[in-house]
Amino acid sequence: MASMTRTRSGTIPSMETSGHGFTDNTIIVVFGASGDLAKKKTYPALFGLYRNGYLPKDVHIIGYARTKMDEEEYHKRTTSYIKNPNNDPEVAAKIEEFKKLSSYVSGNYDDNPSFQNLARHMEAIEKGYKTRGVNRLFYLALPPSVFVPVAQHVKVCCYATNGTNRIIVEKPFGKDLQSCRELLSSLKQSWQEEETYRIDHYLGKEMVKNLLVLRFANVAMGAAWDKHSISSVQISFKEPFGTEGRGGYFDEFGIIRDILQNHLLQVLSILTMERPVSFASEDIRDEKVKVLRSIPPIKREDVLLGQYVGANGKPGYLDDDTVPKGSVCPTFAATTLWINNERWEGVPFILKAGKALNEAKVEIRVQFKDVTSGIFKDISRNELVIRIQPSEAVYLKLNTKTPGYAFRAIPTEMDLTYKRRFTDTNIPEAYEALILDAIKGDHSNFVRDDELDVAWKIFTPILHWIDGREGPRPKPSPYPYGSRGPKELDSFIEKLGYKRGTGEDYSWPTTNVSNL
Ligand SMILES: NC(=O)C1=CN([C@@H]2O[C@H](COP(=O)(O)OP(=O)(O)OC[C@H]3O[C@@H](n4cnc5c(N)ncnc54)[C@H](OP(=O)(O)O)[C@@H]3O)[C@@H](O)[C@H]2O)C=CC1
Ligand SMILES: O=C1O[C@H](COP(=O)(O)O)[C@@H](O)[C@H](O)[C@H]1O
Repeated sequence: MASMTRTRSGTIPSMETSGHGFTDNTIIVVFGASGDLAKKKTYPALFGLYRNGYLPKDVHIIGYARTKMDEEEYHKRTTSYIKNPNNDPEVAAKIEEFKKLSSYVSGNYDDNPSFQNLARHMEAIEKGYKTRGVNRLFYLALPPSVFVPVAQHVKVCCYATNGTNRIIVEKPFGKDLQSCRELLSSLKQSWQEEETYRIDHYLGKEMVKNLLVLRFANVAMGAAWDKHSISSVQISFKEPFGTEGRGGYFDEFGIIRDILQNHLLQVLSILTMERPVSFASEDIRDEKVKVLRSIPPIKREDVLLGQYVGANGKPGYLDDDTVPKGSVCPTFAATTLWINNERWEGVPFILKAGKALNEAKVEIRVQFKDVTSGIFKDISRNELVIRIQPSEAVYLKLNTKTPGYAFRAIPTEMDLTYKRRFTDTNIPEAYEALILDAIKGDHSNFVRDDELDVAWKIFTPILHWIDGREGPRPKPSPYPYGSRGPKELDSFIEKLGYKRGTGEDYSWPTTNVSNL
């Protein structure tokens, strides 16, 4: 049953759960505890949940990896990214408490004795439980090459027969349609769909979750949400740093598999799906799959690829020691997708992502059509911008009469910057929100198997072309580290009808009218 959350302005039925919430007797095992993701995201998220009282009572966290390290080293690593900028003694004390509920086991990813050792460690902890029934949550913060052996060994050696088991699997789920299907079917041999949580952490981001409310709780928004009003949509991901040390992983996958095929496509599906029957996870995911099925595979002419080169004292992609010599792996990609349904026919959806760009920003930019010509000349288009990060915001660029004697229009904006509007809110990190969902048994913000299938169908043909399976590999266009991307980017977007604002007139957040 969906429960209701009372808010001052309305009620939102919370997502339906497909299993019971873990409230006590819980062990969380983090596989790959020595790694980058564990250090930067998983443990800080677990700490955030612990600090705010969201972890089950008497929870225990076990880190597992091959690296041999003592508990001191383990605690040092796993708390190194937990923020306490002002050395707040209360936070420091919480960090010490957090360390006490966590232990480390070293072992391999492919042999029974290692997993049996882990099972014994769990059983020793569970002996202290006062009530019957245990909950085990296994988090695979691992490279995809070991997903299957780990999932299988966990099932054979560590699966609780007297309780509930859940497994969280990280992206990327395969490299193309075929390998994804193989991966899914191997995992399904040991884990039921209901027990499996495929994480795409963009689904845990506040502004991505907000899309459901922005779109479906606002009549004004719904009325303009189609090909009649919207000219184009851009979903952009910009990171100001390169692969730095992650080149080995990155070169095997490239920017399309790293960001576009999963994170940005998930955003696109929520932005364009029809209204779900309810907020129940299957209703939402049914609608996402439906819209994705209306997107044909991307054509080569709808792709722009780039690779960063050294500039401003920063190394190029090929200067990274972990990158194979002469690699043509794209670190930037822009692709245009088309949705062949009644609502969206003819509207270009541009997904673009790049490493080593000029800023850190993820945003959705919905550009509306020109107003009917006649009374206005050279007037800016309306644009709705949903900034996912940093500094969550929604702003709508709209034309206003210049205040004062003059009668002319200038572009301004209605601005909902979260920091200013919600002064006392703590927005959880994406991983906090998603781990909490898995603890509660809520699948809504996790990826269903059929979503993956359609997502890979859209991208597989261009990925095979980029991988060189169909002839010579396309050469990405070079762009300097710290720039906006390849020089062809502006024309790529403009040819799809995107109009930059009237430029000089527009200044955000304030405009000095006397300068106009
Ligand atoms: N890093 C990030 O910011 C993000 C990562 N992800 C996803 O999370 C997963 C893990 O990423 P990340 O932590 O960066 O990866 P790492 O390369 O840091 O790998 C994690 C751990 O796995 C073990 N490992 C590494 N390579 C191998 C291998 N070839 N065979 C067996 N074990 C290996 C290592 O532990 P040991 O040797 O001690 O066993 C390592 O510490 C990936 O699927 C990635 O796509 C998703 C979002 C963000
Ligand atoms: O999945 C990934 O995401 C991160 C970016 O995550 P964000 O939450 O900081 O936006 C990216 O750096 C990494 O390459 C990719 O694997």
